[in-house]
Amino acid sequence: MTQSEMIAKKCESLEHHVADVIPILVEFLRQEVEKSGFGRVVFGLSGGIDSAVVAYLAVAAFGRDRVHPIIMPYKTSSKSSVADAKEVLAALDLPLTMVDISPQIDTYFGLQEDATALRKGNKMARERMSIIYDQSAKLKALPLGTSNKTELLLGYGTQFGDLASALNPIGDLYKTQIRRLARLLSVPLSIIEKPPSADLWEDQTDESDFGFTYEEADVMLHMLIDERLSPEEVIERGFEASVVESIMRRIRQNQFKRRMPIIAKLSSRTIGIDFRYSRDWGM
Ligand SMILES: Nc1ncnc2c1ncn2[C@@H]1O[C@H](COP(=O)(O)OP(=O)(O)OC[C@H]2O[C@@H]([n+]3cccc(C(=O)O)c3)[C@H](O)[C@@H]2O)[C@@H](O)[C@H]1O
Ligand SMILES: Nc1ncnc2c1ncn2[C@@H]1O[C@H](COP(=O)(O)OP(=O)(O)OP(=O)(O)O)[C@@H](O)[C@H]1O
Ligand SMILES: [Mg+2]
Repeated sequence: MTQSEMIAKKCESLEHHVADVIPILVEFLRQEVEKSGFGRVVFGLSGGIDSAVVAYLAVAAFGRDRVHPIIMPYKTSSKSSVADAKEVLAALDLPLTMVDISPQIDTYFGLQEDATALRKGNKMARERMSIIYDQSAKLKALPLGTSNKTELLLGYGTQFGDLASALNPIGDLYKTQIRRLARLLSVPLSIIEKPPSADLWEDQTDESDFGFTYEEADVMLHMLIDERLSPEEVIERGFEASVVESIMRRIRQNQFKRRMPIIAKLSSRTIGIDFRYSRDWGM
């Protein structure tokens, strides 16, 4: 079997696992929001597939009156992204809330003239997080995360930006599984089929940033993380060494984004080290 045949076959099997997840994710949202004492949810709606899927799940869990998506374009954001986000609102009969983040981003970078596109993009992601958390306090709505398992493992997101949330219904699903889920939820096809993009600068796409496709990433991540194969075993099975190594490098380099800040241990009960289980806070 060629590498592309192996990838297609494994992707098909990954997608099969999504068949029954909708009721599980809807129940997860209901239970966790209730436990937190909130009755509403808030999140950024970009026009991309991940936040669209979260919007559909949230409406299934809470109904349209308790779901608060916010569209937050920067002046260089793709116009079609905003149009796609509005299409989700129309399909779910949700009201439009739009906050243009250009003024505050431009004010800050007016004083930081040499800033790279990456610095600007990370600041935009953190600005959106800051707005979501402010709206959370205003609306008494819990912030939902929209990062999928592929992004979380590869560290493809801004720490304390788009990676920040209270609850994430899709963080254990790979991108190829999100596509299947989106079809099951009847997300508009144009959103499912367009190339994924962080849209932090013009013409950015996830797959050109990675240098490999989501199908390749998901199949190799599944073998490395879920099946717990070593990189050497994955390469022995016929997968390209340079891609396996690049994926491993990203997993390693970005572990800091998947954990709490490290606290210097001085006592016998250090938060994050010895204080980690629900019994520790009396539950
Ligand atoms: N070992 C370590 N332990 C703790 N913190 C560490 C650290 N190494 C760096 N840091 C800190 O983290 C910073 C780097 O991480 P971070 O600021 O998150 O940003 P960074 O990893 O440099 O870049 C974010 C990446 O995610 C992509 N992205 C961002 C936002 C949204 C999306 C999307 O798909 O929508 C994608 C973006 O295109 C870029 O490739 C450093 O500047 C430093 O402050
Ligand atoms: N213009 C925007 N308005 C509102 N939220 C945004 C905007 N851009 C990014 N976000 C938030 O940041 C998250 C991360 O973006 P990301 O690109 O990973 O997801 P997506 O756009 O939903 O899907 P895709 O990865 O397919 O583009 C989005 O899901 C959304 O919550
Ligand atoms: Mg996007």
